[in-house]
Amino acid sequence: MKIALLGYGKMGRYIDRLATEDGDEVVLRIDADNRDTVTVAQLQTADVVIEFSRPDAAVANIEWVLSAGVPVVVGTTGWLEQLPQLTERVTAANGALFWASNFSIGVNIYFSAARQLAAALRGQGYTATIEETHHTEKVDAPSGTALTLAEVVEEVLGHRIPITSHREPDVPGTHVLRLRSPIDTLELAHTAHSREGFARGALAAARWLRERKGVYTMRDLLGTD
Ligand SMILES: NC(=O)C1=CN([C@@H]2O[C@H](COP(=O)(O)OP(=O)(O)OC[C@H]3O[C@@H](n4cnc5c(N)ncnc54)[C@H](OP(=O)(O)O)[C@@H]3O)[C@@H](O)[C@H]2O)C=CC1
Ligand SMILES: O=C(O)C1=N[C@H](C(=O)O)C[C@H](O)C1
Repeated sequence: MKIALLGYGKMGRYIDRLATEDGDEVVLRIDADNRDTVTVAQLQTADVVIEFSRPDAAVANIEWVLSAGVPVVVGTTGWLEQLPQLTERVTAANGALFWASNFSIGVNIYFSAARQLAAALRGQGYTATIEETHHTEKVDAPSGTALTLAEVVEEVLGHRIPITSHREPDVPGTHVLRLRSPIDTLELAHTAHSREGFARGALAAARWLRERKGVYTMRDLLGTD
């Protein structure tokens, strides 16, 4: 698979290393410095673009890749309120977009477990809260994963879930869901030990998306609820 990396920071570099080990070819490495020099024709040399940049750059980047007619896998967080317009754009262009606030298999199973736990406790007097911790270079808060987790649990419990964000050096990503009643507290946590799960998931999504059209996320790839 020929891959263009759009965003070449912590995630772009990690994916580059794993892709090369897997026998894929990285044909373009794009960051803020060279973004304006890359042409649509160059983008079209890739089978798929993997986008991990910045919240304020993601939408323009996605539109750019769609205009080139190349499938795009997006890991950047902090732009999801614009997913409805982008979905229309993908449909109109007969394009392919795969997005996920978190590409790791563990987190996506964690979302299912959170849904089940919340459903089991519904009506029993429990109130949910979420806490997330990430490295200090992270520019968005709350994390995309915490927002997805909140959405999953809010669908079940029907009340808004407060999220607390912490920033500490070198933390790849930790999320804790707490369900508290006057009697006891249940906690469901996911701790990433490195960025490997995110990078492997993004590469799996790229392979899966190559021959498809439409808008997809990890539920489609993994078949989770
Ligand atoms: N979905 C998931 O599983 C995961 C999502 N993320 C998300 O991915 C995003 C990136 O994370 P991370 O790699 O850690 O961030 P970094 O800050 O390490 O890297 C960001 C990269 O984007 C580049 N960039 C900035 N502006 C543009 C632009 N307009 N076009 C192209 N590239 C640009 C930067 O270039 P320069 O260095 O020149 O400024 C840099 O190479 C974040 O939103 C983060 O939350 C992170 C991990 C997992
Ligand atoms: O910025 C990060 O690093 C991460 N961002 C994603 C998020 O906002 O949830 C995924 C992961 O937690 C790491």
